[in-house]
Amino acid sequence: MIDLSLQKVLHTAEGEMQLDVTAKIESGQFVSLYGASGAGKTSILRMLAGFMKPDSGFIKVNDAVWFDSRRKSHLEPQQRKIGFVFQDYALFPNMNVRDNISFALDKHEPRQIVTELLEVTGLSNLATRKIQTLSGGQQQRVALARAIAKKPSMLLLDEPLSAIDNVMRDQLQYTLLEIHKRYALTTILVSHNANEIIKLSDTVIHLEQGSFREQTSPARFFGNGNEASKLTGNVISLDEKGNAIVLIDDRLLTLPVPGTILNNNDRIEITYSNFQIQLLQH
Ligand SMILES: Nc1ncnc2c1ncn2[C@@H]1O[C@H](COP(=O)(O)OP(=O)(O)OP(=O)(O)O)[C@@H](O)[C@H]1O
Repeated sequence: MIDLSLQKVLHTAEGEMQLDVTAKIESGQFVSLYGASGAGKTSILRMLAGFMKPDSGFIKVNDAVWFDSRRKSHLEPQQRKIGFVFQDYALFPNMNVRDNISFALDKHEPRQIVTELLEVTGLSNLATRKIQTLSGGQQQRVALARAIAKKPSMLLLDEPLSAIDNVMRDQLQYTLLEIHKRYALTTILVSHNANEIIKLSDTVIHLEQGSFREQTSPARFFGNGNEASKLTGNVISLDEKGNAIVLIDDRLLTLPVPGTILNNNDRIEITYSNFQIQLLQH
């Protein structure tokens, strides 16, 4: 169980923002942090990893205290059993795949975990390839393997798949879930992507401008009629019939909005209430 209460004043472009989050995360859960840009998601990961000190609060992981402002205790990052993967892979471009993964281990540690991880992440055939010759998706697999080489109990992922195309993203999501289960990790993922959160996580924690809003299941959070199920997009153009061409994520939709005054670039929100279901035969 991770029991956390974190408070910190963050300095945003608009001024000071109080981050204040209290949550409990069961061991072995896959949890997503969701919220608008600047809500404080990365800051929470950095506090968990020990790279950023909260102003007050605590982080307790099972029976261990990683941080407690009252007791003035702060465990250094290397003493926390954590693996992390960020959007930029931070690998050594001139070293090969195997050496990049081995780099996480101390000299005396056995190397068989590296062979196992190459297999789990589908990198065995690329073990001797230099990092700079790999695709973004392949590099992210190496980063993932390196993050868990030391067998952490917690895996922190900061939008690790956001720069990767959809097909590779699907495959990597599958690998992520495999790794999460196989190594009995507690995984905390920062993601903006509802699809990804629904596929991967047991629980979602919603943050708004530094404040904890709710902790619930993805189905409930993104479910029909809930706040997060609204689609938002921008008007790209208007056709002669008064329909709005709207960009939502990576899709262009034509929406009939007669009588509504819309302009290019207007931000709009769609709340859906009715689906037409069609079964596609294989
Ligand atoms: N060390 C720091 N001290 C004070 N403020 C910080 C610090 N690091 C980041 N901030 C500010 O805290 C705010 C929240 O940043 P954070 O990166 O946690 O948000 P986020 O939800 O992860 O955003 P995004 O989705 O855009 O990555 C930002 O305005 C940032 O400038």
